[in-house]
Amino acid sequence: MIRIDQLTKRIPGGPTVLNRVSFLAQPGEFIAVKGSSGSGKSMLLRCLALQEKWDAGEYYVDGEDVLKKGFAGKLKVRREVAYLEEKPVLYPNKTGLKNVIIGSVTQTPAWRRWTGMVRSDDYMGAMDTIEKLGLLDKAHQRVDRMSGGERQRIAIARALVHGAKVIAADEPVSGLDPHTADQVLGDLKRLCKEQGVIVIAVLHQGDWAERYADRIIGLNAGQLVLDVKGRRLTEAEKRKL
Ligand SMILES: Nc1ncnc2c1ncn2[C@@H]1O[C@H](COP(=O)(O)OP(=O)(O)OP(=O)(O)O)[C@@H](O)[C@H]1O
Repeated sequence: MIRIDQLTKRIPGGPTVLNRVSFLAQPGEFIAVKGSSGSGKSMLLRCLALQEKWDAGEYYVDGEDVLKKGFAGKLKVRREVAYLEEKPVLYPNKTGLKNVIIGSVTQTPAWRRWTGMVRSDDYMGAMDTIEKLGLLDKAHQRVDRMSGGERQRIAIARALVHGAKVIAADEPVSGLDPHTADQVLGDLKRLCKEQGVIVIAVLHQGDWAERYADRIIGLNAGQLVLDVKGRRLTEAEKRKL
């Protein structure tokens, strides 16, 4: 479970972009984040993944006080709370499988990224997850020859293989055609239920949030103005965003 209490983020010399945001997320929950441009959606995800410093607030992952941890403890949280960018940063000239095994800068020690050394259990674990995401036939293809949806799913597999308990996905389906977007969100939802992973995804456009999320939270000018079950939002709720 994760608990965010009164998260506040200020831009030095600038505005407060997140103002006392609080919510809980349970294992296996799919939470969509909505809010207009500039409302703080990406900043919220980046704060959860410790990509940004918190100015105030408390943050607990499985009961552990994250902000009181030292460097190594925070690095572990950055593996457990994987931040997926809109266009995932992958090694373009390596295969999907290599990307999943090697991981990102925060996921794998530098020597393993440089040597590319693969243990047989790493190989089996990666292939298993790639298969669950329906990409077995693409495992040995270079990622720069993959579609946007395939790259998204490789990034999801990579996060899971490296122990993600929370996937914080920033606009994971923006720019994808509706069929591919359905595949990516369907995979995320299934993994969330099967593996108890928490998914927090920015899904402002269209009706993706209403269709896939267990819960929808909404931001307006950095404040949490909505926290409801995943369902069609009323006109009054939409006006708050
Ligand atoms: N590094 C930064 N320096 C200054 N302002 C920033 C910085 N990062 C974010 N902001 C400001 O914080 C606010 C929230 O930004 P954020 O990227 O979280 O918005 P968003 O809701 O994700 O928007 P969009 O839907 O357009 O991506 C914006 O007003 C943005 O200009």
